[in-house]
This record gives sequence, structure tokens and C-alpha cells, in this order.
Amino acid sequence: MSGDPVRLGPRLVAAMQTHGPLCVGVDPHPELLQRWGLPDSGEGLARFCDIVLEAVGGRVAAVKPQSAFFERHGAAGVAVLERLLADLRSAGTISVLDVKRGDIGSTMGAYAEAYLGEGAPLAADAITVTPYLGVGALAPAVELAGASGRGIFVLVLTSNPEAAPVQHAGEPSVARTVLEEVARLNAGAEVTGDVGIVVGATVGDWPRRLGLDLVGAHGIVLAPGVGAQGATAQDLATTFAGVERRVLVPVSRGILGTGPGPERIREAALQLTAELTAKLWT
Ligand SMILES: O=c1ccn([C@@H]2O[C@H](COP(=O)(O)O)[C@@H](O)[C@H]2O)c(=O)[nH]1
Repeated sequence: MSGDPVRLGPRLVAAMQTHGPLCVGVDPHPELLQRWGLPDSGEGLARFCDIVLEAVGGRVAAVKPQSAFFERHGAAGVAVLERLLADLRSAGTISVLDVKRGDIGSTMGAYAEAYLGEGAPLAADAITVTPYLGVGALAPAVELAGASGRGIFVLVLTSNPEAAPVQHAGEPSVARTVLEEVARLNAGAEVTGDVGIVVGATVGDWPRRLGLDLVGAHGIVLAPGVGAQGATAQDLATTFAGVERRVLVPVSRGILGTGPGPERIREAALQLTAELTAKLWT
């Protein structure tokens, strides 16, 4: 890449302004493949991804493939993921690879090269990372993301109920400590830095109760949990009051359940975009 790359924060903000806050999740669950009449194999995955791409490529702010559903097919699945990421690049759609990596610094460097390195086969625009080996251990990913115009999303308050005993623990809580470290990483960013956060749409008023300064974090908020996990557009508006314009909403089963016809998937995505936009932005 020559010159300074356009950073992920402004790219995502621009994509959301153009397409709205929806990010379509690509989670090829075996049950979904079966319902779509596709085999639970690399071939089935490839067809699944082609349909999703035809339905929403170039029409939504971002697409979030869930790596686990590709990895469960071994090399064949990873090859399909590689192709999906390349196809998203060609379609001009931002990819957020949900891969939840996090390790000691030296190993984190290798993960960063794998997913954020220029020309890496599995390079995405952003990845999800876990902070439980320390936010500081994520430094190689933060550095490479900044240098390559990419980003990371750090888990802060996840959407699953089992997370509370760990993420709410302590005074200040683990979640608040993580968020404060993220805010330091984004310090100086005009609106949004390269380091986003994951806060579930299902968490209710826990950000307020834990004293989380979502505004001061200066990151895009990836908020999973709408649809199959029970959260609604109204929940987003309530939980994220004050940062509504920074919320990127990944929805997978809630949209893919309307498949396999690409037109119906597209219609569901556009309808949900309209609903989210109305609740969050007006
Ligand atoms: O806190 C989190 C972090 C990640 N996820 C992931 O998002 C999708 C949700 O799928 P739906 O079908 O829209 O429920 C899935 O890939 C999760 O691993 C999350 O749900 N919560």
C-alpha cells in the first residue's frame, strides 16, 4: 500500500452513512445449509456464500463472516472463507472477520499478519479479538491495523448471558478496565479510531451500571444480539443512547433465515436496515 491508508474508522462511518447500520453475518450453521438444500461441505459453504454475496454485496455497510463455521470444514472451509473475503473486497464491502483471537504478544503478531497483513490470504478489513490476555498483548494487531487501514473489535460486554460473571467482575469491572484501555488506544482519533468494541445488543443497562464511557472510547460499537438472540432495534436505541451513530449491528440468523432466495434475503436486509435506521438515527 503506498502513502497513508484510509483508516478503518472513517471508512466504516462512510459505509454506514451510505448503507445504514446493518452488518450481515455469514454463519453457515449446518441447520441453515440443510434448510437451503445445500450439503454440509465445502461445496455447500461456497454456494451459501455466493447467495449471500449476490443478495447483499455492495448493499450493506459490512459483512461479518463467522470463522468457526468455515473452520469446522477444515481446509475446504478455510478456502471458501478466503474466497469470500476476496469477493467482499471486490464488491467494495467492508469485511469484519469474527475470529476472536488473542494471545501473548509474539503469537498475536502472527495472528495479526494472518488477518490484517497486506496481501495475506485471509486478510479482512477488521477482526474480533479477545482482551483476556491483556489489552496490551493486542499491540501487534493494533499496530498492523493502523498501518494497513484495518481495525480490530475488542470484546467488552458480550451478548451471551454466561459472560457476566467474568466481564462484570471487579471494581472497576473487567469490562470498564478493557474499555478504558481501548480509549487510550484511540486517543487522538477525530471521531473513531481503529479499535472498535463489542458490546451486545442484549446487555440492557449494564454499560451505564458499570460506568462504561462508550462515547469516550472513540470506537465503532459492534452490537450483536438482534434477532435470534432476542434483542430488538428499540433495545439498541436504549442501550446505546449517545453513541447511536457509531453502532454497527451484525445480524446473521435473523436475516439468513429468510433464504435461500437472494431476493428475499436482500429484502429482509433492507427492511431491517430501515428499521434500525429509524430507531437509532431519528
Ligand atoms: O458478544 C458476541 C460476540 C459475537 N457474537 C457473534 O455474532 C454472531 C451472532 O449471530 P446471530 O445469528 O445474529 O445471533 C455469531 O457469529 C456470534 O458468534 C455474538 O453473538 N455475541
